[in-house]
Amino acid sequence: MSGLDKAPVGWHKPSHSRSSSTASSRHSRQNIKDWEILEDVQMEMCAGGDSLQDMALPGICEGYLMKKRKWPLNGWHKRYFVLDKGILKYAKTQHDISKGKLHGSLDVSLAVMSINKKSKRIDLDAGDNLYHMMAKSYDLFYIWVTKLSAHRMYKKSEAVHMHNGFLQALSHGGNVLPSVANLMQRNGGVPDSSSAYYESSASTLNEAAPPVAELPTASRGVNSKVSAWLHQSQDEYCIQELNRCQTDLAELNRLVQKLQSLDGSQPFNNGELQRIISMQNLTLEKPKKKSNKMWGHSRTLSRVEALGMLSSNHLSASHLGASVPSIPDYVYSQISPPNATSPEGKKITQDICAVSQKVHTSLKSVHEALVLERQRIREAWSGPDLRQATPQQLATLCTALSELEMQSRLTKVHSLSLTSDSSDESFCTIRAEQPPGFPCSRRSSSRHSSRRAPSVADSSAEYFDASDNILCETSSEASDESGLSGDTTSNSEPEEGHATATLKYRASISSSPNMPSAVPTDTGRRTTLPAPGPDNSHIGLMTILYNNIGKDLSRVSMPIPLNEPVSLLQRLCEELEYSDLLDTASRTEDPYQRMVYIAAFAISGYATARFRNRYKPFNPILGETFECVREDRGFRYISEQVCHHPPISACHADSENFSFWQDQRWKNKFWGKSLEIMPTGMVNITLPKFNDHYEWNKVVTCIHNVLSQQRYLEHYGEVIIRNLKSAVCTCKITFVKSRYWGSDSNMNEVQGTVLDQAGNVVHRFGGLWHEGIFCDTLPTPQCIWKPNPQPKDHFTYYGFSSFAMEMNELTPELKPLLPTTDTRLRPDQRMLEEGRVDEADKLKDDIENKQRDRRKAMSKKGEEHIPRFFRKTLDAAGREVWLSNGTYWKIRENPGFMHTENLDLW
Ligand SMILES: CC(C)CCC[C@@H](C)[C@H]1CC[C@H]2[C@@H]3CC=C4C[C@@H](O)CC[C@]4(C)[C@H]3CC[C@]12C
Repeated sequence: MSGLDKAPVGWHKPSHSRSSSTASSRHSRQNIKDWEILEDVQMEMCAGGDSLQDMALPGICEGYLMKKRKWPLNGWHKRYFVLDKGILKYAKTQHDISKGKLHGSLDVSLAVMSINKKSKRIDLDAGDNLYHMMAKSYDLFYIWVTKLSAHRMYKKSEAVHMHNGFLQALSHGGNVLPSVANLMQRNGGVPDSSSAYYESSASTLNEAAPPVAELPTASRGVNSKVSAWLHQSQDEYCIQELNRCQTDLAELNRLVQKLQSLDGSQPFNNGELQRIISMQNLTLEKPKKKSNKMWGHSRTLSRVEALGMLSSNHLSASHLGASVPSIPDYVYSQISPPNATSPEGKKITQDICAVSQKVHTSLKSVHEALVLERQRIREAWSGPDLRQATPQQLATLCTALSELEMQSRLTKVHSLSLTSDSSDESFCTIRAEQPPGFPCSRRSSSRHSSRRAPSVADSSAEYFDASDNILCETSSEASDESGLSGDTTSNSEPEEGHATATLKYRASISSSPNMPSAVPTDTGRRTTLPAPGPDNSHIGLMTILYNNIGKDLSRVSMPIPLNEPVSLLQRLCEELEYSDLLDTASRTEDPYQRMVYIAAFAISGYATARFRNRYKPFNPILGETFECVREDRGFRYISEQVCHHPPISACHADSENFSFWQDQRWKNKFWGKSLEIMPTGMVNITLPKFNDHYEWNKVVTCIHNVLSQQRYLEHYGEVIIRNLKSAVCTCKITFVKSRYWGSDSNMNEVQGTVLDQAGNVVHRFGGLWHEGIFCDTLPTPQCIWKPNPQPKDHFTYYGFSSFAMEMNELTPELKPLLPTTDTRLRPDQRMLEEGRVDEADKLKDDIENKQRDRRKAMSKKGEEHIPRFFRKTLDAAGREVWLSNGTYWKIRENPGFMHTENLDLW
């Protein structure tokens, strides 16, 4: 029997998504609520079993779908998709597919799949790849979802088989690679991405430690412990119980059908339908006149035919929208409304109740077993056994195991993130300060809770708590409703021919000499950090994310080895690394050329992100400040953490040639594997010499594969630079979303144009945000910016640039001049910098608690924190902005911060 007809797709909807909402936030919540995560119910059931053989390969599915455009940012275009053996590939037309002119492909089993029935949308997030698709009709939507689910299940069960072989090999102490290779062979030997996934796990294992067979005795001891552990664990029991549950569900299905047939309704059920859809090869387009037998499909289902096959009951929007959490549609649609009046019907109804009871009991005991298992893991984690194992082995083991768990867990995290509220209002829900009795008041020591696994008893409360502000994307979701407007997550795809232009720019940049830096290189500042960054590859981010779902990642308190010894206030200052571009701009008479330099500056701020994906900056404490005086660069900079909920960092820099300011807050969107950070504030530059005031937005930064060590950063979207004082020219910069299927040569591509008032292109420039920008329309075509070379040991030192290394330096001359709130005086960050990781960890706890206590005390007194050096006001466009109040440097000079009252933050 095929796995699919046992239990079809689970249309999962977490129950808390139905929590009541306030009028102001209902709109956004409504939209988010329309999204559901597709869980592969069947997958979990066959996880330990041997059902791969039972699982027939689902049929091919092909046809047109709308795909969100990568370029321009808005709208959709029609693309031809083919789903075969778990791989979804697409091209412009059917013809292109047949000629192998692919636009992209993705392994559907590695993606988190979310659907929106209302707008007929299907999103697949595979970490590297993010597809937003939309079907043209409900029937096509239904068919695609069914097909995708079937292929995912098939592919995943294939992967589970390999995983079991892998674990077996591990527990038998043998070298895993041959067994994985065998398994791959068994699966047809096609080196597809799922085997690549295992290969990568295996090679991580090999890189990190010698092959298990060659390990010294102590290590073999650890392996036998692993083996014993696996034997002791409850998974056998769970599998049995789940199998039983499955049988009961089949019985339930049978009874329901019987009940239905009593009523003489429903010609055939959803399960059957899904099985049919899954197994057939389907071409969802009307066959062309000269129908080609390219795919050798056994059957073609025209749209009309498909419609006829799916009764209106299956397809009506209301039905699609009415599924209930964790009850498969087909059961739900048939149970409801209960309609058994005859004695026989009553008997069946009673049986249904009894079987349901059994299912419930089974699930309950599985749940209990899992609680026990978690307890065991937790104890073991802090127990002596694991402490004796070498960190390397632990890291290896953790990577291997956690990667395998990732898929199912991600689905859950994703489901929560998609269904949570994102209104600003709830963003302001303060957890730690909640009155006692509120579910989240338990978090008073959230630092600890962030490091422990959530217990079942409190997990729902945690989720509830966290769900309040998981997705801060009200605006983009709201615009999404039409299903047609673009949101910030759209891919940015270049126009035809642009890739070639970038290749040319790239060649020109690499042949240009390194920029003769306008800044003297011997700054007299430190050139390295006191201690290397700690290894944090063994820290499981999953648990942390679980406990902090919904919080802005940049603000989540994490174990100190995940931090880099700079704060966000300092990170914003890093955007001034290439301030010489502003100096050049202020010397450039021609307004169009001037704009090119401003644009290069806007791009240059992103370069540092290239090497900075292993650690996160410190979250500034409310009231924390940071100053940076750079005589060599001719500017001085101040910043302050001005707001805690939402967290806002404001900064301002002045020089003879320019002023720079911005206040930044971020919204997050978690797609399951990648996390998008959407900054909302504007960046401002004034050039007094020309009375220019430039203003621009920031693009989206995406942390791909955020939970794994393959994490990398990408920026994409469009930046528009306007001069608020003159309409002579504007500038448009596109950070192109990369096309993963080609070579990675277009990774980090940037293109820009300077336009005159009439919209004509005056200048054109491009390149890569991590390699440089070339402008070929200047009187002498030239490379206008290149990032400074990284210090050679930068990998050891958090990936810092030289400028970043200088950021937290504290000299004896500077110390007495700083307010006590300056980041340089923050002791935990300093300790981390010095490599005193454990002490830093403890101190960070204390400092965060102190901040919480201070906030509590203030709110008790009804007081509000008032920033010291910035004031809130509205800009010309009516946006709330934070501007310097001009007091910092005055106080510093006279009477000096030493003689003023400063906040006591740590
Ligand atoms: C879990 C941890 C270890 C993963 C690492 C997270 C890192 C990569 C995240 C956390 C906070 C993020 C930063 C938050 C805000 C901004 C400002 C924006 O204008 C550019 C990107 C930038 C600078 C982000 C870069 C990526 C970042 C540093």
